[in-house]
Amino acid sequence: MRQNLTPDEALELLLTHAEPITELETVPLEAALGRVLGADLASQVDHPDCDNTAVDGYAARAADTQGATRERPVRLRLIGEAPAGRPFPARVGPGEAVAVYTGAPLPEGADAVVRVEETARDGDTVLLFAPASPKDIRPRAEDLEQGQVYLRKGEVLSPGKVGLAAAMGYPRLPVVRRPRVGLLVTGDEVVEPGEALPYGGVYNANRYSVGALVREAGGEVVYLGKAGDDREALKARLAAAGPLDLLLTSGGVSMGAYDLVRRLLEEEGRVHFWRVSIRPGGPLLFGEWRGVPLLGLPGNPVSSMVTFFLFGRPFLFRLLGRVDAPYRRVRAVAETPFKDAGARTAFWRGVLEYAPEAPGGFRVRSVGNQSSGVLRSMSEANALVVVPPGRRVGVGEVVEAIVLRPEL
Ligand SMILES: Nc1nc2c(c(=O)[nH]1)N[C@H]1C(S)=C(S)[C@@H](COP(=O)(O)OP(=O)(O)OC[C@H]3O[C@@H](n4cnc5c(N)ncnc54)[C@H](O)[C@@H]3O)O[C@H]1N2
Ligand code: MOO
Repeated sequence: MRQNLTPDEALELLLTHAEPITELETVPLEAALGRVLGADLASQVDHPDCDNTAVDGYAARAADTQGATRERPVRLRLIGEAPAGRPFPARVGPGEAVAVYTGAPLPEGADAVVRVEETARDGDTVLLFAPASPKDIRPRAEDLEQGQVYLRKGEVLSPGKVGLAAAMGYPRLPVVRRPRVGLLVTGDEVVEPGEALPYGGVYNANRYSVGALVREAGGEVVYLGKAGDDREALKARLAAAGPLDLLLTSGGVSMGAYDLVRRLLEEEGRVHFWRVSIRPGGPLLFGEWRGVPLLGLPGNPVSSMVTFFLFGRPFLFRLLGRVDAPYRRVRAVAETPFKDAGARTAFWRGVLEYAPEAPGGFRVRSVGNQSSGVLRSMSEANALVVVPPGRRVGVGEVVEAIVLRPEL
């Protein structure tokens, strides 16, 4: 077992135990948002599939319309119309025009379009006040070329990518199976919201906060319930879990006599590392239980969320084969001081705001109370300010911040 790792060492070691999931599922487009694409996708079609018009107007031969102005309109003979999806059945000859509507295939023989605003109708005659131009034609395959790969394995399906997959002709998409993440809480004092709170009790916040972070990172939560501070109960819960890709526990990893997750792994499983030089979350544990990687999150509500975000989230990204980074880092100007955490790296909760005039383009202030028991701070924070060992940050200094909330 290794102890007192730096955050970078801990993350590196952790990721060596993350085996990317190879099983794929097929989901309909409506269910694809946020899923990770399991294969490269090539377009099944050209889009557009033929030259078409980008405007409502008239298609004609450019050569016939040269020099047209309001004072000296060019007159063409209207021979029919082509709404979108209904190609014009004949050829446009010299001196002729066809009424076209946005998206309609360009009629054969025509090589230019004039916008309807630049025209007037006089029975079967169209008056053009400007020359027809090829600029308003969208060439075949301008967007997508059949056989070209536009979406790649490991990409997360955003609204734009779901739309693109539809445009390429796919009704269903191959996606990576969601990692099954077991979540177990420990502590005799922990009770479910809705129950009466006994003296010294605390509502089970970690089940819901960490569970939400797991889902946000693309995992599926398998809640394993609460094990009291009792080893046999804990083992029974773990045994009932079914197949899992990652086990998370909350609590029971620090120094107390009741810190049973750590002892259980030490005696009957494996511990890869225990304790990382960070605040909050120093007692973080990583090991293995019956072949399943186990991340033992410290029980303090802030610590369990922060350590999941910094370590559990990158682990899930690796399992999912995601090609995007698990979090974004920005530079920001400190609006409040941030204290040091001695020889540890601090990840203090901050409120980050867009500030185009500031170096880095952001400013950040502390949420105030940085105690690991103050969960209010996580509800307010949208970033973690990184303070390297032994360094404190004064007002006006530039710091690095990890973005917690995707909407920022
Ligand atoms: N002598 C030492 N004591 C402690 C140390 C240390 O180094 N030496 N480290 C402290 C740090 S840092 C942390 S973090 C905690 C971590 O302790 P555990 O992981 O063993 O967690 P617990 O003791 O079980 O709980 C800590 C705290 O969090 C509350 N909690 C637990 N589970 C939940 C939950 N599901 N929902 C809401 N709140 C929860 C629990 O009631 C405790 O107040 O250890 C320090 N001690
Ligand atoms: O580091 Mo503990 O995680 O402060 O509360």
